[in-house]
Amino acid sequence: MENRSLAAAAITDPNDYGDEECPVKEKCQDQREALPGEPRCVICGRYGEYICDETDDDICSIECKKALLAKTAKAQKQAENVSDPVKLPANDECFYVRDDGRSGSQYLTDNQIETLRNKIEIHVKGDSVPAPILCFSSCNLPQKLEVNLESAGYEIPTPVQMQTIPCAMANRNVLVSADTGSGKTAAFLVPVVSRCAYLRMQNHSDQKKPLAMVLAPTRELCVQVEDEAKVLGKGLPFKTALVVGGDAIAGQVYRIQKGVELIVATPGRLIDLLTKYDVELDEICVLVLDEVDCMLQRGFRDQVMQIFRALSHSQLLMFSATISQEVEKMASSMVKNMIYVSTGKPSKPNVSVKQVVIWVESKQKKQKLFEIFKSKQHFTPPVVVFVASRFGADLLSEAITNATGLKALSIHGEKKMKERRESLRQFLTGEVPVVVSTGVLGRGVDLLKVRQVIIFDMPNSMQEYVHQVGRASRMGEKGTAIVFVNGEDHKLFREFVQNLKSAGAAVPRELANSHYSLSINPAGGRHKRRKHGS
Ligand SMILES: Nc1ncnc2c1ncn2[C@@H]1O[C@H](COP(=O)(O)OP(=O)(O)OP(=O)(O)O)[C@@H](O)[C@H]1O
Repeated sequence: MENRSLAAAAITDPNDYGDEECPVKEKCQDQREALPGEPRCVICGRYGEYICDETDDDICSIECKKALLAKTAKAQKQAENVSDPVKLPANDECFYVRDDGRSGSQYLTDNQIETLRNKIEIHVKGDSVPAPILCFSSCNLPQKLEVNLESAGYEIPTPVQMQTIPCAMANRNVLVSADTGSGKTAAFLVPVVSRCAYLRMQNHSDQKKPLAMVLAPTRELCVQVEDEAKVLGKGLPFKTALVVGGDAIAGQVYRIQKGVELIVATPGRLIDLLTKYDVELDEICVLVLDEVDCMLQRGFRDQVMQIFRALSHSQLLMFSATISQEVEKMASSMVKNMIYVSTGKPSKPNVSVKQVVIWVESKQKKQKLFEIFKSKQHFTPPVVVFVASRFGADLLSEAITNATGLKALSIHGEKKMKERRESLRQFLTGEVPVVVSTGVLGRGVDLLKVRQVIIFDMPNSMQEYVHQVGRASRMGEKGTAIVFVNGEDHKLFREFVQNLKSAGAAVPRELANSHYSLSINPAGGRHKRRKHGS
């Protein structure tokens, strides 16, 4: 049985991380509960401190390992008694069924492929773009991965997965723009898991240097990506390491050195780790930049480029819901022969989220928020409130509890990772109905049950706005974003009003009449006059 990490094995207080190693837990009752984002024992759900060598599953103790091995042996026996699975016939719903011999998308004509893309709103740019798939089973994935997809409830690929997976599997560099909540994570994890697993299956050497890397801007997002990677890679030669700030670095290095296929990291901590420890990255063959527009912005860009240059021979997959022309240019300058895939309405708020914009002066914002929370009609927990500052998040969460009696917590970058995980756990399990967050939860995080967000402070850009609004809907489910706006946000007015109008959302009178908004009017706009010098 392999220790998950030195640091994790050193727990003395069940809720604390220390530095020394302690013996393997015999009984599962000796193990502590898992914190959100931590591996869970596949038998009892407690903290999965160890990895079962035989099955690669997370396990908490020797007792649960025995139970797991007994269960696996039984399942194997049953499987041996079952005859070959029936092959699905090709039909309209799924005409790329594997094993059919002539069912692959390579048998569609260019016109048919074009029609298919138009139908599911997929747009592509680039040379020799592979055709979209309609079934996961058409891309020659490891059998176990197909089973894992099915167990996760991923019956058919979403549009972004349909087009991105075959491109990535063909070893192409890809830039992908697709709505929030449309399944971009699996669009890169499916090819990553598949490639890593096949490489390991072909090469039986003991050396297990990492093969793939995902970089993302926040710890929460990395935790989530790693969790999904584990679900998809279960039972395959596919291990992961999480490299984020706030957790003990020694444990992260130990895990990598034991041999992993995928590293999921925030750029800052990864560079910190690489400068202090000897980790070989020469076998990394896929680099994923999730939230690529954010990763190529000032603040992250230098670190990301440093890592990219070190891995410049690897395939590059880049994803976001908001990709500007500038990002597209930067991305295409980084790699040759890139494919650009976009689905849905790029860089626009998700159409499934109703945007309700309220003009409210800064001094009245709190009062307005409390009114919403006290109204049965308007308050639909769990709710995320987005604010501009860490201090503001702390103050507002306290004020909400004092004024409304609702439990509210804050999440932001200054809090310890342990505290952030615990707050998120309480929120996701429904113990706490309100979370006040800075941008930390704005991007990428899959807050499954959240159907309402309140944008208390407008973010600095419409891109961040699109991501924050997107937290209120997953996979096309209906949600609401209540947005407070006032004159202080005037820099965004032009773009904001355009966005609201194209979404059919009501524009408050003050916003519509502001001269900052009116400048979009080509007839009377100050921008237009100045530009043409009339
Ligand atoms: N093929 C699929 N079938 C069913 N559910 C899916 C499928 N692909 C993804 N999902 C689910 O859809 C939800 C949204 O996926 P994901 O978090 O990857 O979205 P995203 O596009 O990365 O969003 P964001 O831009 O907000 O990060 C997740 O809960 C995920 O489990």
